[in-house]
Amino acid sequence: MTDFSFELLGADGGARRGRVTCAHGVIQTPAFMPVGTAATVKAMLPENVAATGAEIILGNTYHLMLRPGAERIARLGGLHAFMNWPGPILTDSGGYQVMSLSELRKLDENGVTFRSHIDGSYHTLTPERSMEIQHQLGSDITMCFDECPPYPSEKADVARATQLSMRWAARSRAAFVNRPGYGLFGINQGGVHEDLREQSAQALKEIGFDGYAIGGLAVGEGRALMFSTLDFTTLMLPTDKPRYLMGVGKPEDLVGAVARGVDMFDCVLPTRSGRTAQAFTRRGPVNLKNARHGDDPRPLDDHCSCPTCRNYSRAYLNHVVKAGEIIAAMLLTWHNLQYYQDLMADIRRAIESGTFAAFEADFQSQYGQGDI
Ligand SMILES: Nc1nc2c(CCc3ccccc3)c3nc[nH]c3cc2c(=O)[nH]1
Ligand SMILES: [Zn+2]
Repeated sequence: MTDFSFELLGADGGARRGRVTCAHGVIQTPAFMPVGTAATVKAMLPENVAATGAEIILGNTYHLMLRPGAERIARLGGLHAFMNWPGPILTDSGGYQVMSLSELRKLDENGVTFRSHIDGSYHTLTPERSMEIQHQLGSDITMCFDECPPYPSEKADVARATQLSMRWAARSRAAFVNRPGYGLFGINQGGVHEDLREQSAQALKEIGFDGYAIGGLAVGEGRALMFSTLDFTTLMLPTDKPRYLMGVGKPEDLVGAVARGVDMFDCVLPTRSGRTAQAFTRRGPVNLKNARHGDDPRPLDDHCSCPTCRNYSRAYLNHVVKAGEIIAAMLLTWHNLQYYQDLMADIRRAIESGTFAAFEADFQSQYGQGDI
């Protein structure tokens, strides 16, 4: 079995071109990772997710421990077999979802105790339990158990959460089951504060991880603050390991974050938008509920090769959206995931050819134009 590895294949300014190798396959970076929270990328069959070009998908410790249960998935052969996704899977550690989804009962040095948002049952997550669950799921990339402070927060509370997360990172590392091809990522915290980000980066580098995520962002701070935080944070992280910006983001965010040295991204936007009639195009987002599409025979995006753009008109999409038909979620989700993967492929090609700056300028001039 090959070891977990990251190869830096090239760079163009701050943008990097790389390759992650893990147990279930290879991931070209910069990469966008579709979110498959409850063991499904919503409204998509796994083979169709792969057809968009996605090489790795995300799962969630929080959701899967509550339903159907990590032990049950392990008994059934692990998450790859259970959801019929043969490629790499990254799972989040659960703390972030507890804070955003459950009726939080208690957070202390040991971990978090909470009530399930599904049936009200009590559960406890600790760094050790989170590592055990991600091992039972069989994740190629396991995330450290951390606390992501809400935005805005007092700096003192961000410092408290950051220092706790670093102690939890050490406990996560100690509890992680080392296997060739399986990696553990640390999560850098510190809010928008350069000194706290530095403390966190130092602590994570001393422990040593296979990759470094940037947490604590995409929590409502806005693009300018996210970019200014990235301006100093990515430089604190090792250059020979992948950098994963959690929860990001819109197409403009991806391009700007790649320019600042980020290699991996996840966001619910393309899939969630697919279920709420929003489609991404190279000229910006389009709302298919809008009556102006009712007689429009054109495809969503005549540059797109997805089945939606090859076989359906905007008029048809407007109709099935307004009728609340299931196919609307299928077609728009597929297109949005294809759009995100095509954007990442264009970004990788631009870095390879040393034209990323021109690509970024061209993207910004086209994208903001609004739909034709
Ligand atoms: N563990 C963790 N997760 C975060 C997520 C969820 C990403 C995720 C991973 C896997 C599946 C779903 C979601 C964030 N989403 C937006 N901002 C985020 C910050 C953090 C964070 O600081 N720590
Ligand atoms: Zn399309």
